[in-house]
Amino acid sequence: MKMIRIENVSKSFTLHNQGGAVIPVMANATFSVAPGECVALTGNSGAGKSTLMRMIYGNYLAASGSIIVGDTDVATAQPREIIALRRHTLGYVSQFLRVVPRVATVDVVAEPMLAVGVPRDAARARAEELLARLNIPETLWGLSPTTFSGGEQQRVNIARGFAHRYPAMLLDEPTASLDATNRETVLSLIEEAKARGAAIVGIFHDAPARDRVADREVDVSAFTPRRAA
Ligand SMILES: Nc1ncnc2c1ncn2[C@@H]1O[C@H](COP(=O)(O)OP(=O)(O)OP(=O)(O)O)[C@@H](O)[C@H]1O
Repeated sequence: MKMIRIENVSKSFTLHNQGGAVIPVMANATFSVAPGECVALTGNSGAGKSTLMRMIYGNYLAASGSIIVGDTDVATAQPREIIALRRHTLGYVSQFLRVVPRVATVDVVAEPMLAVGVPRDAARARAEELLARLNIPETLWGLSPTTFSGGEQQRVNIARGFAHRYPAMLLDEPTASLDATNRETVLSLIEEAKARGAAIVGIFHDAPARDRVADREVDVSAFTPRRAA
């Protein structure tokens, strides 16, 4: 059983402000990820790692091919199916928090759990446990993260990303710019997610982190189309 299956995915960008030039960036991308497995996307800058992650999350539309996550084909799904997929099945941890003004940090972290029906007390307890593990001082839990430092916001974002136990996760440089202690915590969170059966696709410029958590590497430059001269 595969949790994530990418088959023959192609993508090109149309530059409407440059005469409608069409730039093919990916052709026939194919790989899959089993529950409990972590696949690291590698390849040079510009190879298409971020583009592939955005297509899996449904932010970019694939030109062709299929992107199966659980029982949804993201390549052809309706917007409401994508919303349901993101709520229940597919988590995404980027490097940056999209701060919602005036919402307390503990509620920012608890929100994905409340959205899937976790009782408020249990959601708060797990939110607090994650904030503590990521060394966010308790004095900050009741405040909005709007004014937090860059590193604090990043750690709140990671706590939020790991709060609901998603069966599939996308990680975009989850350890970038963390200190050694917090980096270690994030690597443990990834290992715990794998141990409970999460299928993970990640971009890790931190090579030792990648070697530790990734079971396999997929070199995205193998999917770079031959460009017409
Ligand atoms: N929105 C867009 N419009 C036009 N071209 C784009 C767009 N997004 C990405 N590209 C192009 O697609 C190619 C792949 O970019 P992408 O960001 O996926 O690479 P990457 O492997 O993630 O690189 P990096 O390691 O530098 O982050 C690049 O040539 C880039 O210019």
